[in-house]
Amino acid sequence: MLTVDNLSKSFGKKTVLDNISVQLTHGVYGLLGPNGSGKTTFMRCVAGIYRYNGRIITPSNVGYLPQKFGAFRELTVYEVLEYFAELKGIPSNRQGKDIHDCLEDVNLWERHSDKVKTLSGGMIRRLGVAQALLGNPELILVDEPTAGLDPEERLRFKNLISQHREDCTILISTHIVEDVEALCDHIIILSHGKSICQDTPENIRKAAMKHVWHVSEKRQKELTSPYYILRREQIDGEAYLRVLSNEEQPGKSIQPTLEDGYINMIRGIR
Ligand SMILES: Nc1ncnc2c1ncn2[C@@H]1O[C@H](COP(=O)(O)OP(=O)(O)OP(=O)(O)O)[C@@H](O)[C@H]1O
Repeated sequence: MLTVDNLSKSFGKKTVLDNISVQLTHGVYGLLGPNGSGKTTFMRCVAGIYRYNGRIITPSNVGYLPQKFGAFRELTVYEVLEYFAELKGIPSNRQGKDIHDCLEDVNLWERHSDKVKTLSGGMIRRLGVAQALLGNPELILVDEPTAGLDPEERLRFKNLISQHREDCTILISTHIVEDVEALCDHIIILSHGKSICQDTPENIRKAAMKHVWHVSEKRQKELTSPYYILRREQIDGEAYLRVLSNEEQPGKSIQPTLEDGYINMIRGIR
């Protein structure tokens, strides 16, 4: 369980996090927001890396995957995890098994004696996931964990997170709405350093009901402002615009996806 009360963080005069309060119990939480909205800064405050104003109560046992994980190039995969096992205070008689199991979980055991510098970018990401999960922490913070992973490894990551969801709190920052949809029970949306929404994926999707329209591209000139074109879509050989708007548009109102709901929140068209 994680409690954050009125968290604020500034760099010089720039306020990057503005009075954020959240309470997370067990399960998987998605942290969404545009570039620069404050997701990484939020994670770093919770992980205890930054000084901040406000109150954060975290368990003593935290796993953190930073957005950029790539140090220790001269160590082997196994040695990296040994180092983290020491930092986390895992008893030496348990380290061998825990490290083996974590590397199996992320499909890296075969490379355990290879130096980090010989791994691909996706493998280093997976090593980062392994160190975050090592020691079964109560709180797991993962910053863009699936960036750079191929589809099979993304699926493996999602299954791995699902296995841990019952016994801990997991906060995932990502831009991949599909991963959020597959994994998260709750979503926190940050915009300009503020928490603008904390809700379930289903409620975020539903909030965009009657705001998403299919408009034939031929009728683009008839669109009523304000509107936002989400994308162009081809249906039965005809080009349509997928349009977000709270105004009646010259087309059909359609079922929103979670991505539509997210953009609806971010753009404030409600
Ligand atoms: N060490 C720092 N010094 C000064 N400004 C910083 C620092 N770290 C982050 N910022 C600023 O804080 C804001 C939030 O950055 P942050 O990395 O938390 O956003 P983000 O939501 O994680 O973005 P992205 O999706 O691009 O990873 C940005 O305007 C960024 O320039």
